[in-house]
Amino acid sequence: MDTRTEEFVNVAIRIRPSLNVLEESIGIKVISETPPILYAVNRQSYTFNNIFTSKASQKDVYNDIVKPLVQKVLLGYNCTVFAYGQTGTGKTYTMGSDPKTYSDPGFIVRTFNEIFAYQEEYKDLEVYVSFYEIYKEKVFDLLSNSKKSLQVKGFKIDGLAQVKVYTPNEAQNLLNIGSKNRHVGDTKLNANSSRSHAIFTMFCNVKNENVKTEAKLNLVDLAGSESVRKTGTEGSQFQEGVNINMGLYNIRRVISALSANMSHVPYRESMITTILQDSLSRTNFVTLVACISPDLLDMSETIQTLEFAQGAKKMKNKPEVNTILQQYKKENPALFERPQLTNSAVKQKATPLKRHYSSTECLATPILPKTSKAINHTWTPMSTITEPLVEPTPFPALSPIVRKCVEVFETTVMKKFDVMLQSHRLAEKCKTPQFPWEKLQNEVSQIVRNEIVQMTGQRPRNCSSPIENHDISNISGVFSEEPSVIAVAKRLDFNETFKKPDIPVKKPSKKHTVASRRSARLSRVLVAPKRQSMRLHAKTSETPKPNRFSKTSSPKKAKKIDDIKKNHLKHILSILNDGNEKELQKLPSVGPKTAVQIRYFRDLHGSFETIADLKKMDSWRANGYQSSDPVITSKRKLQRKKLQHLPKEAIELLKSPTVQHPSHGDIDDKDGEDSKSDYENNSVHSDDDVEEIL
Ligand SMILES: Nc1ncnc2c1ncn2[C@@H]1O[C@H](COP(=O)(O)OP(=O)(O)OP(=O)(O)O)[C@@H](O)[C@H]1O
Repeated sequence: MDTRTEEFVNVAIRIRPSLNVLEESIGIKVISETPPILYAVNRQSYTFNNIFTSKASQKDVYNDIVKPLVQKVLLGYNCTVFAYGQTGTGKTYTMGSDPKTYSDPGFIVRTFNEIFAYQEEYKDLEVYVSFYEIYKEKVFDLLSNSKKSLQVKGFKIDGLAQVKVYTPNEAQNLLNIGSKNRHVGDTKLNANSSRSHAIFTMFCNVKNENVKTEAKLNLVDLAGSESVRKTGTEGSQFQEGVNINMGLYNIRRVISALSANMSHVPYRESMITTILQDSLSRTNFVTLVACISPDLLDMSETIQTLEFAQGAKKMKNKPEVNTILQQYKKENPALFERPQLTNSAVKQKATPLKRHYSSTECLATPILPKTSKAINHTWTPMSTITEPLVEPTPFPALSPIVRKCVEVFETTVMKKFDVMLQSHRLAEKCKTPQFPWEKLQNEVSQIVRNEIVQMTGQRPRNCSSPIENHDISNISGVFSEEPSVIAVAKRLDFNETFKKPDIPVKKPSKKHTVASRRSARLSRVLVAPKRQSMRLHAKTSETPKPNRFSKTSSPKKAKKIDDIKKNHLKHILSILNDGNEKELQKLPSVGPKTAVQIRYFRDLHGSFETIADLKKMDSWRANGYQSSDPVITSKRKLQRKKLQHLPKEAIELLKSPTVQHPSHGDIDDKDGEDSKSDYENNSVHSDDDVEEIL
């Protein structure tokens, strides 16, 4: 009876009607019906047992997929039908568990109508129904009011209701009850998205004169595989998404293992495969209906589904595939023609872009391990497929803001673009349109800007539109735009847009304790670093010297810098005149003693008119160690250099008043606290020091 020899799963593809009217935004084409071959933008062709286009009716799909199985169930075979695919591609619609679709029923309603039609033939037919869901790896009975999850022992569910039904109406009522109890949620991609795997099972017990058979038919509406980022789920919905993807991943592993005839099949890795263990084996009939979207925007997920479906089918590449493809190319040469390049397109061609990634790929941080080869494919619109693929290199990691921009572009902007293009084409009666780029650009800029403001709370300084300088000829496929989108998005990177270049801030080391502070101060005086801004021009005047900015920059900028300097000096002067001892010590090189001296001087002579007045202070003038003799000065410099390399202990020793050293005046610190010579000589700072240190 078992007709299958090589293929474990019967695989059908069902294509949902496109949400997009434009032909250019369709990424797949059915190029042959017998055998059913599908050609996708990744330039791969796929063959399945059945391909249902968007025009196929519910009845057509049922007749080809489930009807043959009903007979098998009545003969005692367990059968399972999975609806698998990206969220929003029509799994629930195909199963027909959504009450809204009862007018055009799906698999479930048609199946029990069919089974009861056999009552004449099978007099002792008993039909039981159970309906349950697996939500976050827990089993819930959808026919019971209890919200408690059920225990699973082996692959049996403890306490699951199995309701005997006698008429199709009774079965329909149970379906209604269960569907209302199901976990659904609102995501960005589907307002009524199933957040659980729902399993509607019909147990059929048949007693004939000689034989008694018991078998079941599982109709499984899997939750949609989803990119959490695309669905925009957060919090508990995000967790749901993770569980959904894990469950689907394990189903794929089980099916792959069975298809490859492996000895170990990982049933126990997730709840759904554990429960369906007795139905998922080579002795049963398994059908996979892979639901896909034809839209280019969904191509990454579509290709993943197609690759999985093809893997599940364990297909042997039939020779007809290539022949048909060649034939198709001959019949549709326009689709494979090299497009007429406009100036901008020629420019693009001159510097070929090695990476043509869909934004989905860039964004995808898949929860599921990569199983799809499709992730490496070029997303070129079908009409421009002419050249061999360039082996892509991995796309660099994108920062959150870039990801956001690309995401915004993908979800919002492209839809907007499609709508605008559509209405524009209609208005132009499909003539070559002069597309209102400027309008779109402005709107896009605004959207991206708003997103960034929302994300960061800051307003970007420069935010240009992701679509720049493109003419209509480049729009035959939206993905040709994407490298520029990413480039622009990169420009909007947080660091570039909002932050000034980072100036590394030196953190004080832990070793920098009170004990080491002394020698640190000492060496600071000895090796006074050149400071660019905090100079106290005590020697000459307060007018700042022209600097490299004023030379090179515009006069406006130089003036601004001068103003800043003037303000800075004013501020120092105000501290000198009004500051108390504590505030005075905040000035560079001014310690407690110098602060006291400044205060005394101020009380005696009144306030400083300029900073240069500091020189009038006795302590500034009586600098015993300053020499106008160039020989002595250079000697001192040499001494400083030597000291710089001395070990700390040696410097401490030199500082010690008991040690006689030739030029102790050199070993001054900020305050002179440690140097008795300060008091003895009444000399605190040299002019040099004032300039150098401040
Ligand atoms: N073949 C089709 N013909 C007409 N409408 C369809 C078809 N497939 C899907 N739809 C419509 O698309 C929408 C989404 O379908 P559905 O809820 O079945 O998706 P789903 O794959 O079950 O999503 P999820 O995994 O999020 O539950 C529904 O409004 C449905 O009516």
